[in-house]
Amino acid sequence: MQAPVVLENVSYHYRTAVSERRVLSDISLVIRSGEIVILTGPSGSGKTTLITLIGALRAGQTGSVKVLGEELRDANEKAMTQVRRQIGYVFQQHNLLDSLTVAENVMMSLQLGDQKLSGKEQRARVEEVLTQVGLAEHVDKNPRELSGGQKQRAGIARALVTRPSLILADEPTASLDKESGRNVVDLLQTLCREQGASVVLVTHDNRILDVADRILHLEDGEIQSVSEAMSANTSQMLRLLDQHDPEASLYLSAFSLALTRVAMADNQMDDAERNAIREVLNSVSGLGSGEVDLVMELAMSQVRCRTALNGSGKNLFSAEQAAHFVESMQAVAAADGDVSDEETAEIRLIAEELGFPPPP
Ligand SMILES: Nc1ncnc2c1ncn2[C@@H]1O[C@H](COP(=O)(O)OP(=O)(O)OP(=O)(O)O)[C@@H](O)[C@H]1O
Repeated sequence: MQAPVVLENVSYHYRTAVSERRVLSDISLVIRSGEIVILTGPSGSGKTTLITLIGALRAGQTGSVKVLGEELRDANEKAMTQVRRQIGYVFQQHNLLDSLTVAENVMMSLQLGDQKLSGKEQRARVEEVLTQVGLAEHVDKNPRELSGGQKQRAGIARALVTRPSLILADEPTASLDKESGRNVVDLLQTLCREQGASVVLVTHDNRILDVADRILHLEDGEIQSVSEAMSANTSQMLRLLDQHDPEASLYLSAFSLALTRVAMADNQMDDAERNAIREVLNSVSGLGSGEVDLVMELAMSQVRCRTALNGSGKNLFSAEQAAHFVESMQAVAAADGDVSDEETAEIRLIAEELGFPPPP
């Protein structure tokens, strides 16, 4: 089965009379059937531009944008409209019409779609989807009478009533409190799983990232995986900390290593211990939760390595690996053009700890 979204080498520029700005750079991306993809990234990184390209709401310029089997690069308006009819859109501003009831708003979306349903079938479908989103009691109300969360759920009902195979959601939780935001994305996830629809969701809201099968991070118009983005952010932050406050940086590294060593002394770290470390590191460093997690992972891998070396470290490596290990240490020491006595001594010490033959 063909993936619903296939982008190849897509770039996009905004041109004004006086300037030109590249907003997307050579993006290639496949979104599989039934996959929930979250798109994150700083303000201005190109998320809305990308989602509107996928949504056939703007024409492509460079590269191929294939959505639901249709190439959109040079597509005419008729073809674009045909693709739009098969997509469910959920926006931050739910865009419900106040002159219609909730049910009529949802019905309108069904009537604009290309489905051949009788009036009775349409009413049944509208009722079913409004029940699914928990608005059965509010069908005849005016959108003005609904809370923010209820309006957003009505927006989801309107997007899902046509049973689209692709749903695009731009900041669907932006105007909601924590609990309503959570309910809205959980609902979106459940309904999409039931219908096997793919979802692309743009958000700044870190609290909802867990609904994603895959998270893509857009930075300066380029896509990075989340781990790339997180580790780049963390390294940058730790480097800054190192430059401005070397003592604090040392304190943080030593702190995370010490806490992790204690928690892993019995060879297991449970969630309670992990959370306790997270809280302490958060309070001493002021780093965000993603960065703290990465610092913890680094400390854990160091502790695992130490434990392996102290216990059964010797004979962990083959003769070939041992030789490569030593050569690599020597190459690193020589990289600055000078191998100091301290470096040679350290290489000998490490080789001894690992049970390698003494280096030449
Ligand atoms: N019509 C336009 N003309 C010129 N520049 C534009 C236009 N629309 C957007 N831009 C610029 O393109 C860049 C990317 O905008 P876009 O809205 O795609 O970013 P975004 O990641 O969705 O941002 P946000 O998170 O703030 O919504 C921004 O610098 C923006 O100022």
